[in-house]
Amino acid sequence: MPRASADARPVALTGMMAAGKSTVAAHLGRLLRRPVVSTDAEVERRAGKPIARIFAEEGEPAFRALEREVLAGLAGPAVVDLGGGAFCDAETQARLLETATVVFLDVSAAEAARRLGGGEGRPLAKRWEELLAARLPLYRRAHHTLRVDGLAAEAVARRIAELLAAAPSAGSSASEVEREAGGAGEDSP
Ligand SMILES: Nc1ncnc2c1ncn2[C@@H]1O[C@H](COP(=O)(O)OP(=O)(O)OP(=O)(O)O)[C@@H](O)[C@H]1O
Ligand SMILES: O=C(O)C1=C[C@@H](O)[C@@H](O)[C@H](O)C1
Ligand SMILES: [Mg+2]
Repeated sequence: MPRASADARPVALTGMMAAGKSTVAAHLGRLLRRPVVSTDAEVERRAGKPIARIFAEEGEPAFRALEREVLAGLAGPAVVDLGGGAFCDAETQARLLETATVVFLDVSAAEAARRLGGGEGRPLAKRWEELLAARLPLYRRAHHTLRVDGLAAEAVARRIAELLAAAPSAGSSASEVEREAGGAGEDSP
């Protein structure tokens, strides 16, 4: 199957709850002048209720089925704000790695806990650390990894834009950009 050109390829943000996917996607969309698609928002729209109620009334499998459905219809050069578990579905992951540029926003447990507070509206928030352990090898398959602790959301978006400009065909080869909290080990442009 022919690969979409780098410019037309969606940019998909993955990572744990509170990594900042939704917040960064909004900034990145403005920066790149691309539309932003949020799988969580689209799932809620299709279900006609918030995520917490989908989980409570229909269960996680129903939520995941809706999420897969939303992602199957994804097209065009959008910035895609993925739900935290979306990239962990094998079929979705394979398709995104082939057709999109996937960026893993890597947040520490301590920073995520600060951001999550009581975890309202996030039915899986209490399982954050357990889920990270299971998901980390999957998130690491993303084309790019960006450590986000200590970076404002605008700065994360700028770094992703720089990354895309420096490696516009990232969809065909894995590369990694990491920023250690405090600036050590920086490897980005
Ligand atoms: N870089 C950042 N620095 C500080 N706070 C941030 C940053 N990015 C996001 N936040 C804050 O952290 C919280 C979670 O952010 P956000 O909702 O964007 O995460 P998410 O990855 O989309 O989570 P989820 O997977 O649950 O949808 C929000 O209150 C947001 O304002
Ligand atoms: O990490 C997860 O599994 C989730 C993250 C959120 O974005 C939502 O998709 C939902 O709360 C589940
Ligand atoms: Mg979000």
